[in-house]
Amino acid sequence: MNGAPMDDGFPAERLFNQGYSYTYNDVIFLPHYIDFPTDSVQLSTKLSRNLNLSIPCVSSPMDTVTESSMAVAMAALGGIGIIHSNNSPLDQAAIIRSAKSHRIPFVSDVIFKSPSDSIDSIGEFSSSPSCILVTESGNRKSKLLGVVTKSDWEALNDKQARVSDYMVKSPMSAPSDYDLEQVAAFLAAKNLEFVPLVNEKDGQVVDVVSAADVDRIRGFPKLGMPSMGSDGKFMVGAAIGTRESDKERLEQLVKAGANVVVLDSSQGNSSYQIDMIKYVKKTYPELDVIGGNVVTMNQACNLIQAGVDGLRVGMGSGSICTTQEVCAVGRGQATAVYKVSSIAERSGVPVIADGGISNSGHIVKALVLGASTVMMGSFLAGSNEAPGAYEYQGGHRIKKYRGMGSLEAMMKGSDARYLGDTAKLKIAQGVVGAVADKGSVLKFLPYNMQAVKQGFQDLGASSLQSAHELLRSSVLRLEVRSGAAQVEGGVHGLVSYEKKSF
Ligand SMILES: NC(=O)C1=CN([C@@H]2O[C@H](COP(=O)(O)OP(=O)(O)OC[C@H]3O[C@@H](n4cnc5c(N)ncnc54)[C@H](O)[C@@H]3O)[C@@H](O)[C@H]2O)C=CC1
Ligand SMILES: O=c1[nH]c(=O)c2[nH+]cn([C@@H]3O[C@H](COP(=O)(O)O)[C@@H](O)[C@H]3O)c2[nH]1
Ligand SMILES: [K+]
Repeated sequence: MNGAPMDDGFPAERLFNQGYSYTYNDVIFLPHYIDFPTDSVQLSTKLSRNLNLSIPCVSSPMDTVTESSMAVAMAALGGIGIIHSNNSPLDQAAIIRSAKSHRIPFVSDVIFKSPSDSIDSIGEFSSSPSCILVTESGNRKSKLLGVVTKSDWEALNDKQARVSDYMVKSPMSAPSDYDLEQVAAFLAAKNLEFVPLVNEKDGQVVDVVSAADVDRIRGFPKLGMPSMGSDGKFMVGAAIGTRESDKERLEQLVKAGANVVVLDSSQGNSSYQIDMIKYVKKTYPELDVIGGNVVTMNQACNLIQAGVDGLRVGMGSGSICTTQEVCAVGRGQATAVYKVSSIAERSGVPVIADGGISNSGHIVKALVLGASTVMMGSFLAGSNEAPGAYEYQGGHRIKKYRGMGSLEAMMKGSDARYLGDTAKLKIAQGVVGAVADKGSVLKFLPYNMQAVKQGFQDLGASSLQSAHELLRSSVLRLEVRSGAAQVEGGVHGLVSYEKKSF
């Protein structure tokens, strides 16, 4: 049909200026025109002014989400992990160093002994691969002398014997900068079941990789290029606060090689944060600094003027957040992402849509509404790579997931924030909970990215840039879903069903 386009649906500008705070579930995009295949959709993006990612995924700086394993997996997939700061600066720096010492998306629980130690019980062995490494000092920071496998120990008559009496001496090791294929080739050539990876510069053991690990990782779907920093190592981010003591913390993190720093506040539009942004940019001009959290254009403007390289958007939208209930402040996440992105875009500042992501559709919505990346807590918690051990609750295999503003998390590390000075009474703005076992992020994130590509294809957007252009030019149309429309959009009317996404 010729003539003017028919006025169907709402342009974003009209929809988000009606005085309602919309969440991702409230809104729905109208499909557009497809003239390219799903696989040609490009999800490469910017985390901040100077850092590029090949997938738009960031893991939250939370102590039940991002430590070394998660940061390694996220970088290997082309995203990035932000290490939480609910620990001492030295511990946080050690996590960054550990993540950066890896080249393959795998971090095992390596167990060390010194030659004079004995092994008291079978429980002392790590689960995979079942071995204990023997080094001069009994930790990873000294020369590798030997290895004891679980079966060697089981066959032992005198269980009290010193490990030096029965360990396999001078085990073969591979350089820690080997990538997955090099480790695989090494294991195959030497006919080994596992190999310790040793840093050739300082002799430290970085990891132990087994042939089974290699097979498992090879079986995961492949994504784009891993996120590598200018140091040639995995890109890793770190959270800090806005207190005077955070300046010392930052120094440790920079020394450990952090590629980007996130100022981690629920309400980022403060004199404390503005001073910290200026301090970071002045002291470490090469380091990108992400400010937040913000949900309004005014908040965003202040931080942009102070010099942020990225903005983190979301207040109270997180799955464990109670900020909106406790403080009556925040914004529906779809509205917040749209509003902040529309102002940040003018200054070339990428936006991270933080919190409230519980399916691939939410990722599509966040990105199309203007964000450059999504930050996820609960979506990634419960994975193999999240910190903590699996437990059983009501017959379900779960991992703990808690808000950083929960009483429990505050008691652990962020006390200075709440107890150290002015605030004498602790008020929780988050809860402690659990999420179901999700398996490895190396497996489920690639599937979710494929789903996101399909969403982009339906919208006729072949990249994030193209989606943002379609939105701003009002070509892309949206509507608000009524309660009934939301029910209709979900699974309904069935006696029972099984939801398997991939
Ligand atoms: N995205 C969200 O909706 C929310 C996130 N959170 C998470 O919980 C954790 C704690 O967040 P916040 O409570 O906002 O931490 P915060 O450290 O930014 O603020 C805690 C308190 O310390 C004050 N403060 C900060 N810097 C100061 C300075 N230099 N001098 C004096 N006072 C200062 C703040 O004004 C606030 O009252 C973070 O990990 C955050 O991401 C918490 C609530 C909501
Ligand atoms: O109100 C809050 N109280 C808390 O205790 C808390 N801890 C984390 N966060 C924020 O929630 C985001 C993760 O949200 P999701 O689980 O929905 O991905 C995170 O990325 C944070 O922005 C909190 N918000
Ligand atoms: K919430």
